[in-house]
Amino acid sequence: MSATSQSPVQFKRAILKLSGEALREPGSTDNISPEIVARIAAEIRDAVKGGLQLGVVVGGGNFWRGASASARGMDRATADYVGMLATVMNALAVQSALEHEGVRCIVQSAIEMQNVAEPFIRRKAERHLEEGFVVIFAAGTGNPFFSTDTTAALRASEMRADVIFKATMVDGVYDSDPKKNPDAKRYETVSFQECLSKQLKVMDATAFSLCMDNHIPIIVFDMAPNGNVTRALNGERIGTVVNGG
Ligand SMILES: Nc1ncnc2c1ncn2[C@@H]1O[C@H](COP(=O)(O)OP(=O)(O)O)[C@@H](O)[C@H]1O
Ligand SMILES: O=c1ccn([C@@H]2O[C@H](COP(=O)(O)OP(=O)(O)O)[C@@H](O)[C@H]2O)c(=O)[nH]1
Repeated sequence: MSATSQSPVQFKRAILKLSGEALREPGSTDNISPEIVARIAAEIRDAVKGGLQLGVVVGGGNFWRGASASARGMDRATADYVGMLATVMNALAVQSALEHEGVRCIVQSAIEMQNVAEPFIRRKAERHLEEGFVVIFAAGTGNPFFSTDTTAALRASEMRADVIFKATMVDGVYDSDPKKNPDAKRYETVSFQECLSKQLKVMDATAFSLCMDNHIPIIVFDMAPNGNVTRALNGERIGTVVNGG
């Protein structure tokens, strides 16, 4: 069954990409809102009840973005390592909230940090998924010059996930940036090719290309409304589907 049909789609294995920025309460000086993280954890709990195997990739934009620091004079690779470490903080917050909800989960970090997380080992991660653990992928790809969107595409490819859910602060993909153009139109579905050729910025080109090559659809949706994370993961048609068609 296609991810574009109107009836819910039952996915077996998925990657959820959580925006770092969306873990912050708008206007707050706290980088992480424990309340927002708790709400998302409860929504993930509801979504995995039916047996969905789930990997979570967390962003770090609520703390730091390497490209912005680099534009202000910092060495780009170092700035990116700071960004990757930021994602580890978010991952631990998500782990704690999931455990509070009774969800069995494990953090695997692409930068070794034995005291707080398992190292990322692909075969182990896949085993955890099969055993019903939610695996939280921290520290991005472990390499500078990449993003956590690309991490989601990479982990989805490695884990042979059916789909990537990009939970973000916009309710789908538009034909231009909706923050800059109030007349921007939202797509129900859009092809990878169109995203790349029109340079639609909701995900970076590396992430799009990897998903296109590995035939993994991406569903972009707004994580702010209550229940949206559960709805999306349970296959309700919300947001925009990016696929090969
Ligand atoms: N064509 C587009 N469609 C949707 N959003 C877009 C588009 N172009 C730029 N954006 C911007 O992309 C942002 C989401 O992408 P990003 O910053 O990568 O989010 P995240 O923090 O979830 O990784 C939105 O806030 C939106 O303003
Ligand atoms: O594989 C990766 C993933 C992330 N980052 C760094 O970590 C920051 C935070 O990730 P991202 O911007 O993707 O977070 P999000 O926008 O999803 O919150 C990025 O800006 C990069 O500096 C990186 O260098 N390599």
